[in-house]
Amino acid sequence: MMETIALVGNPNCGKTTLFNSLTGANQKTGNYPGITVTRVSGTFRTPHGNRYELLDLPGCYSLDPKSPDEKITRDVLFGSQEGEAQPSAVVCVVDASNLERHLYLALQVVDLGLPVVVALNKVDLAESQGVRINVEMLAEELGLPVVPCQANTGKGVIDLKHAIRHPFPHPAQAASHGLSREAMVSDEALSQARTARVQEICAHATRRLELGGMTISDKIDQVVLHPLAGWGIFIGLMLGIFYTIFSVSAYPMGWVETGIDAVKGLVDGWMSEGDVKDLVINGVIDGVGSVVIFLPQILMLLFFIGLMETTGYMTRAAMLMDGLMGRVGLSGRAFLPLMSSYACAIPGIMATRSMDSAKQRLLTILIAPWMSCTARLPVYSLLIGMLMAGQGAWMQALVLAGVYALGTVTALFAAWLLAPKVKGEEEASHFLMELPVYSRPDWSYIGRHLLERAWAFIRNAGTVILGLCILLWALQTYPKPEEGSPAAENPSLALEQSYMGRVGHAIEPVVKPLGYDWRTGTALIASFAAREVFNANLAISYSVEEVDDEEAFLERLRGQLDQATWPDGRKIYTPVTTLSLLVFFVYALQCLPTTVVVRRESGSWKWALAQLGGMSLVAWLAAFTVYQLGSLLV
Ligand SMILES: Nc1nc2c(ncn2[C@@H]2O[C@H](COP(=O)(O)OP(=O)(O)OP(=O)(O)O)[C@@H](O)[C@H]2O)c(=O)[nH]1
Ligand SMILES: [Mg+2]
Repeated sequence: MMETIALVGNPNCGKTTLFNSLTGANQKTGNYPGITVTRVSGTFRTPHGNRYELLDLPGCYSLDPKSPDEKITRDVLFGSQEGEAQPSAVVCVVDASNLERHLYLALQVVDLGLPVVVALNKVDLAESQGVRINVEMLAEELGLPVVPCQANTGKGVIDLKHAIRHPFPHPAQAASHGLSREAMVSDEALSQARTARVQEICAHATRRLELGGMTISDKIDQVVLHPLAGWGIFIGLMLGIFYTIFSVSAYPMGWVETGIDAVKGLVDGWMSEGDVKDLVINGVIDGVGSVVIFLPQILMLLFFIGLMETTGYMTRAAMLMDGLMGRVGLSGRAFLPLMSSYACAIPGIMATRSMDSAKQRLLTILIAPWMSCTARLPVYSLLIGMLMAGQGAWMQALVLAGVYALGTVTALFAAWLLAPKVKGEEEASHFLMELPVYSRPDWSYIGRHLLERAWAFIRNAGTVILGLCILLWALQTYPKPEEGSPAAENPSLALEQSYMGRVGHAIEPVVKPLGYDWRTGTALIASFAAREVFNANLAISYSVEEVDDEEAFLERLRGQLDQATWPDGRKIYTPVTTLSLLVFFVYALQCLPTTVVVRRESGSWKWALAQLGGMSLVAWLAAFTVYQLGSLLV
């Protein structure tokens, strides 16, 4: 069996970056604490020809765990994690610019009697802050091999591999003090002794040059964290991001559109008329195309989130938000998981593992899906494009910002309502988060991350969405009208008599008060499987109403929706209906995987189902209110 080596260190010291560079993996990193929340493993080979399994663990300040993710780290080191042998050796990653704080954990690991190699990371940062470390002296004082490195550029990684060498030396100072492991990590006297020892070591091995004045990070923070200017920058940034999503993304979307139209043209010429051609053009190309076309917008949003994460801006935004969050009973720690939920609720919910209060954790999990995720973006874009037809990108960006704000504000309000209902110890809501030093965006990481996400999106479109499109097309095409019946001549009538038509008519009473016809209703039901399917379903079921074929793909779809009418000739997609749909998508929890993850993270179906039911109900009521009030007013 392969021997295991564990990466251990304080949050944000660069463990995952080192892990990625040792194993060639592409695990999530970012310039803020609490990113890795579970164990991840990979393998690497040393120059001595040995192959090891490498474990990346959640960051922790000590082995006396406060939150679920820290507990994982302790259990792995103790060898008490189920199905996992105790690691043969530990690479303790310490941040050279913050040695005093980071060495404590290393000494704790040494006390466990495990062989330790110290990776002295972020030496570039220490250098620039005037911290000079005498590596030989540090190694001598610690009695451990110390390897200086810079994980984000790969410097020193080879040396580290050289240092991981058999037989692993047992640490010189390991001593059990006659205590159990649990007692040893939490023993007060030992803890003080360690702290004193760390100070002694740092006094011998480091020197701090007085650079004088404020660091660049401090100067930036004076503006970015300013009570007024800070908020201005935050809001400006968000608006800028939404604007870019509508304006710049138009170009790549145009290319995708041209591609879709070209494929359609080819297929049209190739295939002879019949069911198969209908399936390929109206089911597959229209359906999958109506989802894929929004890939550029999704990637742009993820790109901006990546920028904020890797530069360190995200923690500043969390600081700004802290006061606001405290007022509704949420801890500032909830901000980062909530922010992550804008990309996707699932990693957001996982990220709550770094929160130490169980009550706060549950509250955050319950409201996280109201942060609009990227799967909603295609639906928002389609609907906002119809609502704001002919208006500039700025207006569209404003409406999109409003849609995101609506979800966020409602989530905070819900937290305030729920806080007294969720049981658990009340924690003082002070926010102790280290502000990491600003750093340049990690372009290569962002690039790889985006590629990975794009590939996952395309894979999903080519499998799940494709399958659903074929199913939806079949439900809308069969049973076929009999030869000579009126429906045979009239595609709309044929659609009404299809299986889908029957289901649609059955549910129409539920969606009609919201302003939707049965076709929109079935699209809504189908989107509980995956939100993006909403677009696909509309594209498939409205494609029976041909409009001018010269227009580009997206315009055509919007045109078809715009021309759809009720039997009495009134338009279905009025601005009020469109708004009601937008609101429905902000609130509805249409994502089965989220429900499954909530069940796992909250430990009970009760909360997961209550969340699903509650959010669906709120979505219905809100859409109902918008439609009914809107119809009265307009
Ligand atoms: N300047 C500098 N930055 C680094 C270095 N190593 C890592 N970083 C940056 O430090 C930040 C944190 O890196 P991660 O690898 O996510 O840290 P982690 O220890 O895994 O953090 P958690 O998972 O939250 O415990 C990222 O923005 C990295 O790009 C380094 O040697 N020098
Ligand atoms: Mg990590």
